[in-house]
Amino acid sequence: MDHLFIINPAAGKKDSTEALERLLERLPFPRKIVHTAREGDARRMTEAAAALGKPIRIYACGGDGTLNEVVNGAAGHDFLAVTNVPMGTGNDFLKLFGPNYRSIFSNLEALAAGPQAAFDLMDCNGKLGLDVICAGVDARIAAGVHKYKRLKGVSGRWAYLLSLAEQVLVRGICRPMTVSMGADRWTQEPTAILCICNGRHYGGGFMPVADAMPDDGVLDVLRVGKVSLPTFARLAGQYAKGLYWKYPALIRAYHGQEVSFSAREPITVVVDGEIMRDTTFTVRLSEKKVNFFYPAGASYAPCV
Ligand SMILES: Nc1ncnc2c1ncn2[C@@H]1O[C@H](COP(=O)(O)OP(=O)(O)OP(=O)(O)O)[C@@H](O)[C@H]1O
Repeated sequence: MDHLFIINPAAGKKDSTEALERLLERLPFPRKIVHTAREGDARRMTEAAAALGKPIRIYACGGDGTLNEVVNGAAGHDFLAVTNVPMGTGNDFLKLFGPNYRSIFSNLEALAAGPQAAFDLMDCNGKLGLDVICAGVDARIAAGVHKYKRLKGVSGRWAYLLSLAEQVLVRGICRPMTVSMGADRWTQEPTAILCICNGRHYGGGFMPVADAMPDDGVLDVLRVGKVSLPTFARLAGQYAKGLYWKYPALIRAYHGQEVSFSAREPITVVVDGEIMRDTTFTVRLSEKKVNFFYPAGASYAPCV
């Protein structure tokens, strides 16, 4: 079995490449190490590995963005398996494996020898997502964080607070959107949140569907319609804890394989932390899967 480590030196609050390379030097098996230089490299490197047509374990060393690129390159190739060495800011996908995910997935020997499972993927207008796709005010806040972080002297926390204030207080929570999911259809109705889960965590601390499973062939979708600012504020904490089922009048849930949505103005959609913009989207369970490996003993079963 070959092992390929794809390191994104730009991931995380500070570059932890050196610390990782010290760990890699101590590994008792041969491995190939490559570094990304720009966006898209991790996907291209994975596609090049796939073209060899032989079994390889690929380690996306970075955050959710790096993992997403590797997943897009490896999807549908049975002979490949991928994992995530947590070097990112959020590493939201790995939170599926419980609160100790950082130490668990930093044990590279255990990771290399671990089991693998075929995980579902979401196809969003051709881009694949492994974790969570969102298209409401949550997506606009996430996109705003990227914008504010580029400003000199603005920390990650301040970027989040500025973006939250801009989207919730200044621009308003809802946008008119046509949404179809299962038997439900809303036509150009105010929509606050639309969230599609294969994994469980996104946005740093949100876990909308606490028992979402990445290998059950089901996408767990939540839609929040028109809400006032006080209701939104009251609901946010409950939504973050996966308690959507307590609020059936406000939050509609759908567990299925496809959701489509559109609007007259471009919609900001965030796929595993990466931003897309378009007026029409279809998100469906992809025919492709990806093998994901993890250390023996680690579990992605829900804690609820
Ligand atoms: N050498 C590089 N320089 C700049 N950007 C890069 C480089 N290599 C990859 N990237 C881009 O860096 C971005 C951020 O990576 P990633 O999402 O893995 O880290 P993060 O944002 O710190 O973590 P998380 O998404 O988990 O919060 C990705 O969109 C990726 O395409």
